Amino acid sequence: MEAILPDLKGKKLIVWLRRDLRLRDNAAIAAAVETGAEIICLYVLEEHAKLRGLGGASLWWLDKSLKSLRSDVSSRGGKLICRKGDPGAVVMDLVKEIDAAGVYWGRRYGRAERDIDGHLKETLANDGLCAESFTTALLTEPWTIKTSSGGYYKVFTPYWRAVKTCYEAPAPFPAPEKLGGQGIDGDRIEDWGLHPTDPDWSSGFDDKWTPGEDGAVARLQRFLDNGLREYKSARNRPDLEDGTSGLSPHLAFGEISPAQIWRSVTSKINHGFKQDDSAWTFLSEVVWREFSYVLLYHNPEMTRKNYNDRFDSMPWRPNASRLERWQKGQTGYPIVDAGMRQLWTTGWMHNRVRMIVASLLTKHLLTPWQDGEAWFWDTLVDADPASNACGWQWTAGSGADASPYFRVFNPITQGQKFDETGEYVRKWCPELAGLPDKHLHAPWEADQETLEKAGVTLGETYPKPIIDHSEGRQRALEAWDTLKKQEPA
Ligand SMILES: Cc1cc2nc3c(=O)[nH]c(=O)nc-3n(C[C@H](O)[C@H](O)[C@H](O)COP(=O)(O)OP(=O)(O)OC[C@H]3O[C@@H](n4cnc5c(N)ncnc54)[C@H](O)[C@@H]3O)c2cc1C
Repeated sequence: MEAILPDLKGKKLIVWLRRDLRLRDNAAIAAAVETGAEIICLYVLEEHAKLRGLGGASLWWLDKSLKSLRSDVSSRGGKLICRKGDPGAVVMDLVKEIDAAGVYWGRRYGRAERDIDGHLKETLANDGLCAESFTTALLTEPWTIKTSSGGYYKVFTPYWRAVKTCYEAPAPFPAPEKLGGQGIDGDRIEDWGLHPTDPDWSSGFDDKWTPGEDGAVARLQRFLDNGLREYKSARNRPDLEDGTSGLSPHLAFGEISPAQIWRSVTSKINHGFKQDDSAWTFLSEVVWREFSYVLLYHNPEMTRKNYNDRFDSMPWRPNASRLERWQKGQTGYPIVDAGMRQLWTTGWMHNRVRMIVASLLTKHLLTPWQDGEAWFWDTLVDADPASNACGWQWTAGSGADASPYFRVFNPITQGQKFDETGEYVRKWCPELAGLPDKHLHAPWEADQETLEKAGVTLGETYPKPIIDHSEGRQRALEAWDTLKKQEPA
């Protein structure tokens, strides 16, 4: 426990849940239980000029996740109170309405969120009420692990080494046995209209996802049973169902804690799991998420601004119709189009393919990374302020520890290497399914007879490439050269 907890028996205490929509292993809830107070779980659909609204796919997820949480709370005798509005005002209104002794919550790390929470803490303290915050979304707070010179890590590998050496997961926080809140008014989640309607593009989401805490725990178990062993080699294969864990949306909404994952995986390692290399590789990916939060915490502007400000003078060439072709999966590069369609249909895209599509957009098409980030924000069920900004800036070359700008992914060889059998492209671009493997990732190189046999007419049934690969690569390198020329001597 991080704070000295007061005795609040006979009183009411609010736990404001945000991106930690779970009852198990939730430090804020466990601490609230320790006080002896009646616990009221609150969720606020925040309306605040400085907060970035959730994207459509995230709202789809939130709808289901809250319904699942509502049922978990009610199975413990309580009621999840859902309200909408300015977060500080909504919380303070509820505090007054039920005469609560205070509010506990799990920390968040964006600038606007920290300002809102800091202000609320002050208001509560001024009223003589308790306000405590806890680590619920990360393994460690972004300010705790420092370099030998006392700064924060800007390079992943030494950060990962430091976490691996010094992090020890605390014992799991017990889930509450009993919760309160009956008789308090709240909104019906159904009335918030979070499920998309215009259009409802979410029908493919149901097949893939089970939002909520039970769904998260089940997905972790499935991955431990089926995916962890081969993770190191399979994690780059978009065609495999269990090549990666699929835990990202559950983590993004805090339906499972990274500590729960850490404990489960290290326990396997400690019990002689033979493929410990794979297990550590998996944990290192979980720590990429932590690293993104370290960067976001210390550079709150990086969701919109270049981490490396040399990129401020990048000669981007924004172009609405090219952006739209990319968004719709109509670039003429099969691996890119497969990824963009997977994203639209399922709300998720494989990490390898995210890098390929982001590279095509920011390098071949010289589109500002912010345009791609915004599309991902709207369409990913795992849209996360830290990981999304870092992923885009890493690929674009403007981020910390970024992929060098001159490393332009080749969408043809990337497809051939990571979707060797073509299963992924055939699934998401069925109009190409009849092409032989040899031509699947570069249909324009097939001769007329092969195309005809496969029922492919370039420019009609499937687009011609949006830009020639060599030309796109050359343009990107020339743009990069203009930045190099501005480099101080
Ligand atoms: C352009 C771009 C945008 C991205 N946007 C997001 C985003 O909005 N939200 C998001 O969660 N991830 C994002 N990522 C990172 C990564 O693609 C996803 O976390 C991963 O694909 C999720 O699938 P998984 O859960 O099966 O991952 P696994 O391989 O099973 O990894 C386990 C967990 O580790 C974390 N993780 C893995 N890779 C990364 C990474 N590169 N960076 C940060 N965390 C990672 C995730 O929480 C993931 O659930 C982005 C990557 C790129 C290149």
